[in-house]
Amino acid sequence: MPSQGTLGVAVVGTGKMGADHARRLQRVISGARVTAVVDIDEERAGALADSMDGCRAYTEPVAAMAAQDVDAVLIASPGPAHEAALLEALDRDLPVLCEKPLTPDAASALRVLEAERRLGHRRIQVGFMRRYDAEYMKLERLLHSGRLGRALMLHHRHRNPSMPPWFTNEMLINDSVVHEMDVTRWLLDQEITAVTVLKPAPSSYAPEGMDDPQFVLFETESGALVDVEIFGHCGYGYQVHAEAVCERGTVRIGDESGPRLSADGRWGGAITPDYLERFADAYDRQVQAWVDATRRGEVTGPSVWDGYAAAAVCEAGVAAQREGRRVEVELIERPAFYA
Ligand SMILES: NC(=O)C1=CN([C@@H]2O[C@H](COP(=O)(O)OP(=O)(O)OC[C@H]3O[C@@H](n4cnc5c(N)ncnc54)[C@H](O)[C@@H]3O)[C@@H](O)[C@H]2O)C=CC1
Ligand SMILES: O=C1[C@@H](O)[C@H](O)[C@@H](O)[C@H](O)[C@H]1O
Repeated sequence: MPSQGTLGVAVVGTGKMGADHARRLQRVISGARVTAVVDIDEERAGALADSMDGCRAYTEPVAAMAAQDVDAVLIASPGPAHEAALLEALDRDLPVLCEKPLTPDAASALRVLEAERRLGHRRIQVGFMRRYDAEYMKLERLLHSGRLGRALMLHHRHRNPSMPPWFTNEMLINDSVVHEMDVTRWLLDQEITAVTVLKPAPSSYAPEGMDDPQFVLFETESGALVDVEIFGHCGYGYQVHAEAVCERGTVRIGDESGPRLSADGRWGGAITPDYLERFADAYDRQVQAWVDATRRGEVTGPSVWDGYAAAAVCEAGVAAQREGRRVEVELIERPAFYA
């Protein structure tokens, strides 16, 4: 039940995304306020709490979730820490917005799925924010309108200027391509059945041990083919493009949409430096939709099933990347609970 008419939110993880979501909850969207922040780094949590009135810092998610003024939880700790926080929130029947990935592998995602089913109602939304991006939303509506006929292929490009030093080869799949796994399932309204990963000769800017860029191929239930270029160190900016090739037309999103300057015999525009800028509106829309639904007592948006299905595709993707072969995706039958 929201306290003082607004939703009291505990933000778990106060790094790059957690701090940005806390700012958004406090200053950008309506109907919520941050009443708790949690981080194993006490100093970091304390500094963020000090910047917001009525917010307390904790080092344990359990302690924050037990607080009287916490009605809901936003999880933005690293993927391997999600399962414990999710299970704790489900035990307390608290609504959750959990940053992607739901969990880092299919077995742990299944444990969360089973716990939510045992609870008997949905409580968790997964932070696949591209579903809230204006361009992706238009693409989804167009594909589902049937106007262009059946989608035959999707081409995705996902370029980051650079990755943090601790980023691994597997994370290019689990942390980055996981977004394309989710939007592919959502845009085509079907599951991904197999994954193949091809690797060109790496960029000389790729860190030691990382094959960068990579070319990832998905097969889907209807026989559509989907390719993803994932480039972690393109050096020049953050770009996310998608193009759908359909029976009666093609549609492409993600071309830079900011002001296009024509001057001095040239034309052009800026490229966003990072996902925080490129997807700023999508994060705002996602968090506002979560707060609104939660205050109505509903759960909308990407579900634990979506998080589990993406985790299963990631697992196949990482095996395909490691073993250099096509790997089929193993999924349990979709429970009616997530129909
Ligand atoms: N939707 C999107 O576009 C993006 C999503 N993410 C996701 O957001 C999450 C966080 O990523 P970043 O903010 O980039 O990481 P980060 O490393 O900047 O921050 C993570 C924070 O969590 C804290 N932490 C670690 N274990 C914890 C635990 N057990 N309990 C509480 N706090 C803990 C760390 O001390 C750190 O302050 C990840 O799941 C990541 O995949 C990250 C970037 C973009
Ligand atoms: O989720 C994200 C990061 O974790 C990931 O590292 C980036 O590649 C993605 O573009 C971003 O949206």
